Amino acid sequence: MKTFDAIIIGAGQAGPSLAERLSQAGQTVCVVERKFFGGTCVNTGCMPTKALVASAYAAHLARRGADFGVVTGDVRIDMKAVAARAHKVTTDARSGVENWLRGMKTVTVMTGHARFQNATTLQIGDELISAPKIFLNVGGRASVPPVPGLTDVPYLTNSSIVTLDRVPEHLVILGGSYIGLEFAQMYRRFGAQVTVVEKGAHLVAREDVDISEAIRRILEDEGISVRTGVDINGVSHGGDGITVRLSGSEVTGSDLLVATGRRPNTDDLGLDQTGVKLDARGYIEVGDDLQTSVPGIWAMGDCNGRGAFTHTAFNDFEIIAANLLDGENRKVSDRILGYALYIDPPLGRVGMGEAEAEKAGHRVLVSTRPMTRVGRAVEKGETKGFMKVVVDADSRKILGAAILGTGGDEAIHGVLDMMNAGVTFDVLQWAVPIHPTVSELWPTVLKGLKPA
Ligand SMILES: Cc1cc2nc3c(=O)[nH]c(=O)nc-3n(C[C@H](O)[C@H](O)[C@H](O)COP(=O)(O)OP(=O)(O)OC[C@H]3O[C@@H](n4cnc5c(N)ncnc54)[C@H](O)[C@@H]3O)c2cc1C
Ligand SMILES: NC(=O)c1ccc[n+]([C@@H]2O[C@H](COP(=O)([O-])OP(=O)(O)OC[C@H]3O[C@@H](n4cnc5c(N)ncnc54)[C@H](O)[C@@H]3O)[C@@H](O)[C@H]2O)c1
Repeated sequence: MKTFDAIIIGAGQAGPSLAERLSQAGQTVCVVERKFFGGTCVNTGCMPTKALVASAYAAHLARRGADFGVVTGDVRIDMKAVAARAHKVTTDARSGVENWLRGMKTVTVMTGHARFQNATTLQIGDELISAPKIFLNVGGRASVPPVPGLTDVPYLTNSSIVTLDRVPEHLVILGGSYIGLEFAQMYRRFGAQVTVVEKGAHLVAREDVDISEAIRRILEDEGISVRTGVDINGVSHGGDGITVRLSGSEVTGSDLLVATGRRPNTDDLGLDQTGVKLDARGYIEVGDDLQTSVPGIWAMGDCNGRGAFTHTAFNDFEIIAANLLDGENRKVSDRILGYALYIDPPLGRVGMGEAEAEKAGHRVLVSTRPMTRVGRAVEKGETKGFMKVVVDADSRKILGAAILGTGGDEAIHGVLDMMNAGVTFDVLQWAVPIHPTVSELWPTVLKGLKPA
């Protein structure tokens, strides 16, 4: 048995950075990865999808050439080249993570599936390794809903669709949230017919209804068919393709993408040998310092259910490193959540939505502004969407904001930083932002605050 000061299971978005910090502190570390270095984000998530989104945007802009006085010919998609570009973005990053890890002094890299034997010992193939500190960064995978017939048809998930080098004739997508909508718009722009089937009443259900309805209009304007509030009764495969049976109707496509959420990779870790507690959905229960129910075992990233983004996984690493190595007392509950949905225009979000703020009991002030009244958007010819801010009338603190609009993924950070600074909205109202930008409208939007 080999022993180390620390073992990290999974080379996702938190593990490698933690390995580097522990190594710099002189500790011996073993990092175990069973598949691709870099995990979901690098291999089947953010990086390939955002590379594909970039190709789809280029196609869209090329088709709109005349709007800008640019003469283009027939726009065609070379899907093999599109896929090769995304693949290179992924493989460059993947090998970057692996080389980085292998170059760390005092870090041993093992490949294979790790499984607990007890709370301090893991088995990888025929080898046993042990450490007093174990960090789990095992991530998650696509969850497949129990729809009758689904497992008998050839469906795609995020893992298989990112390597597709052909354009489906008609892509039917189960699930109208992040994954479903990013692929829906991208494949529509690559030339596929696309139908999104969402069982909930609204797309991206966690957003305010005005945002979700605006997203729906943006997608429908591009020719994407959106079906919400439908029961999915079954799936079958025949000569015409794959048929999804809905309440009262059906839709048949050439390909089916399942984008109905994720599940944590905690079912095959041997956690029952450790006493580490899981919640009802299989996520590892952690305290505010990310330690599990067993002292000496921590869980970071998607597997702990406290975040589902690359930046939340990375922040988990930062919290653990700060507390263990820098004498700090950082907490997950102090995190203000921001995120973006990478359709075009993107949705940049931070904090609470209006409905969530009201539900939480705040006396809410709200202001919105359409992108048609944002100079930067008009100049760029990208005027879909709107900006929205939600403020607490009593404390004058910003509770949350959204920009569904061009540059929204970047411009939201002005508000995100204000919220982290803990200041009232007056500070942002008196800032002097750069012209012409989307961000420059925040002081104006704040002047329009009214009771919700
Ligand atoms: C299609 C898609 C698009 C996304 N886009 C974005 C985006 O734009 N922005 C964003 O912030 N987030 C995005 N996400 C979410 C983001 O990818 C995840 O939140 C992030 O990757 C989580 O990182 P992690 O470190 O928790 O786990 P992961 O990155 O999943 O890494 C876990 C690693 O652990 C390994 N592993 C698991 N079990 C074992 C075991 N027993 N032994 C050894 N190794 C093991 C796995 O092989 C994997 O490499 C996207 C996700 C998907 C699916
Ligand atoms: N831009 C980003 O940051 C980004 C992009 C992609 C994915 N992600 C991450 O990946 C995670 C998973 O994304 P996701 O979109 O798969 O999941 P999600 O949990 O956000 O949404 C799943 C959707 O599928 C619907 N659904 C569930 N069962 C269904 C069924 N049988 N038929 C039809 N619809 C059904 C749900 O109502 C829900 O709207 C997210 O939590 C997110 O954190 C992030």
